[in-house]
Amino acid sequence: MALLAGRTVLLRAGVRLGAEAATRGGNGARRFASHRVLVEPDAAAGIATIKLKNPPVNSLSLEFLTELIICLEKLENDKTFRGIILTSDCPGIFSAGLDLREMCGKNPAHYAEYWRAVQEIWLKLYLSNMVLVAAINGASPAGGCLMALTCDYRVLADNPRYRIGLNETLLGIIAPFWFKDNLVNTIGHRAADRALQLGLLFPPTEALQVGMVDQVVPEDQIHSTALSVMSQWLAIPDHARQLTKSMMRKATADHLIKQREADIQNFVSFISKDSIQKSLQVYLEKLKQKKH
Ligand SMILES: CCCCCCCCCCCC/C=C/CC(=O)SCCNC(=O)CCNC(=O)[C@H](O)C(C)(C)COP(=O)(O)OP(=O)(O)OC[C@H]1O[C@@H](n2cnc3c(N)ncnc32)[C@H](O)[C@@H]1OP(=O)(O)O
Repeated sequence: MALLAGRTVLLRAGVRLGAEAATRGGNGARRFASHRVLVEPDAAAGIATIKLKNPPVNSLSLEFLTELIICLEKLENDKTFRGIILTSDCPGIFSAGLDLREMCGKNPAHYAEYWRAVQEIWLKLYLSNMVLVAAINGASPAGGCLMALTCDYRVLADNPRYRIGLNETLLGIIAPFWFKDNLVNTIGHRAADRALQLGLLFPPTEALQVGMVDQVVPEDQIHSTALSVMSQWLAIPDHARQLTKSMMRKATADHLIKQREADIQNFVSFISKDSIQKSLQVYLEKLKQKKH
């Protein structure tokens, strides 16, 4: 049933899907992988585990986003799968969020193309018909947090270094309204107001308290917990769960869909400002110097 999916992917023609491969797994399910998105299918259970693999920090570059969008489309259209577990293959990092290099020193056409891909991945994840469980096995700032927020359930590994939140203000940038909407829907208006203004990154105990994640478990139990949560969600008849999900999320998604082009223009003019470029460059430089 395709209640929510079926929108067109509007992306640059000719983006390479890297060394995409489709083979048959031991259980007969198609296993497909690209350079940076690993898919481990369990056809018998109807579950695919997506492992993000864009080292060192799973930053969401245009190419990585494009591979992820294509992967999600394939899974959405394959009736074998009813659920996705979203996790990382990079030790200690779920995702560092948007790739700052895509937002620095490029031209307006590039910024527009990049932002369209960011919107698209959010819409694909947020409106997926499948059950999405995030198994957050590492740090998850900004866009990394947003990906987790699109999921139906979030399990975070219990490690104080694995902080999660929308920290955009710390970079001198602003979380767009649809990031904010997704956060408000998850933790409520007052907590989101404070978290967004202060750019808070929550360690696991606080993330659980504020409702940013649903469960915190020891790191070695993250996958088994995600599987057990998934089986609970998959016990609900698909049509009832999907219609309910649509009812809960449609207004938030429509808010962006109705003003997608204006949102792209806002992003391009904001990110092109000299002052914003300067802030992002300083932030990137600080990240690089941290090691030395
Ligand atoms: C009314 C007006 C309306 C206007 C509306 C306009 C709205 C538009 C506003 C724009 C919104 C844009 C939204 C952006 C959301 C984002 O996602 S921005 C990205 C935010 N991400 C971060 O802040 C994370 C930064 N990274 C880290 O904190 C750490 O790297 C880590 C905790 C993830 C991992 O730490 P560690 O394991 O110690 O690795 P590092 O040594 O720090 O990093 C390794 C390597 O990766 C590079 N890197 C890290 N993060 C990124 C990134 N996000 N993008 C690109 N590159 C990254 C880092 O520089 C290191 O590189 P080198 O090895 O030194 O080359």
